[in-house]
Amino acid sequence: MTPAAQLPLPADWRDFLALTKPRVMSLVVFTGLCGMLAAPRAINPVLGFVAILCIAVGAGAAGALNQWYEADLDAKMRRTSGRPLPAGRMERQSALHFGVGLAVFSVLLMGLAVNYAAAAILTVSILFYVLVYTVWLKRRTPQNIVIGGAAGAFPPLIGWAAATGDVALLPVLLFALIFLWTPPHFWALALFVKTDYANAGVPMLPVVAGERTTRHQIGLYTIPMVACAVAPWPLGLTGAIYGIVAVGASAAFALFALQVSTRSTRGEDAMRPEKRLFGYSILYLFLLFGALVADRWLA
Ligand code: HEM
Ligand SMILES: CC(C)=CCC/C(C)=C/CC/C(C)=C/COP(=O)(O)OP(=O)(O)O
Repeated sequence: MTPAAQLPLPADWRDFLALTKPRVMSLVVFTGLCGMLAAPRAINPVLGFVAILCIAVGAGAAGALNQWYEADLDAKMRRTSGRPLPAGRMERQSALHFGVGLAVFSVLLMGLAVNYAAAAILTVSILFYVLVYTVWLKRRTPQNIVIGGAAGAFPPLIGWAAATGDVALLPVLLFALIFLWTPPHFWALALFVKTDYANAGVPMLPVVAGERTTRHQIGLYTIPMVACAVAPWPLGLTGAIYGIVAVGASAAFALFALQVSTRSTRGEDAMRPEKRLFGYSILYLFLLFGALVADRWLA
């Protein structure tokens, strides 16, 4: 071993933060917080803060373990090659210890300070993202994100369970909404970073089944997703504030998804429909979950 190889890699706090995928985590935390605030029983604010911290730390742990496991893949894709592991700024061992440490900390704290139901669902989401999505499905099947995407749909259930110790129809519908939202969210992005996935040998739908099928599937998933988004209103689980925002925001989503699914040619312009749909997919969840809380607290 050369002396240079023995030097510790220069990872700093920014690299550890990057391991937690903070931007994705922001929406995970927001949906968890809104699930908690939409629950019929108000949680003690300190416990509520602890629960949200646990969701954030648990999601960060999952992100770190995902990057620990797939540093080889990340190195092959332009979008991910600058991450701390593929860029050679951090030892793999450090990422593993960091991820396991955060996961254990978040689940134990949730169980001891909040309740066992929330801790159990948090455990399932971390395991789902790391084992089911990252280790098992991602490199094997284009259905990887459909099944594995369930991991990211759990936070509203966790937030609700933190407040009530239980689950109910509304958070289950919110789970179904994010579950059905994930394919249009991700496949819209996959359409414009397709070559990255092809180069890395990841069997994402546009790589394996082609653009036409992917566009068609985006349209298909949008229909039940919109139904789940709007359903809480006619079912009497929310009021008109949520209902009106859900109808309006879902109509826009359906329009963008229609533009993606009917597009037959490819272009390089910045506003390709899939780029618009991907960007809007993130705003859409922020709008819906924000409206849910406004409806509960202002109506
Ligand atoms: C298996 C399911 C999912 C897959 C494969 C997926 C994939 C991706 C990818 C590849 C990006 C690109 C940007 C990046 O590298 O940060 C992204 C962005 C993003 N995703 Fe997802 N996603 C999934 C589910 C979710 C869920 C459940 C949420 C939250 C509820 C979410 C929230 C976001 C957000 C907020 C961004 C934008 C981040 C930024 O500004 O860069 N995603 N997603
Ligand atoms: C509460 C809790 C534990 C939630 C964790 C689940 C979570 C963060 C889900 C989001 C899913 C996600 C970021 C997928 C990214 O796909 P990828 O890993 O294939 O993306 P990449 O190509 O950018 O690495």
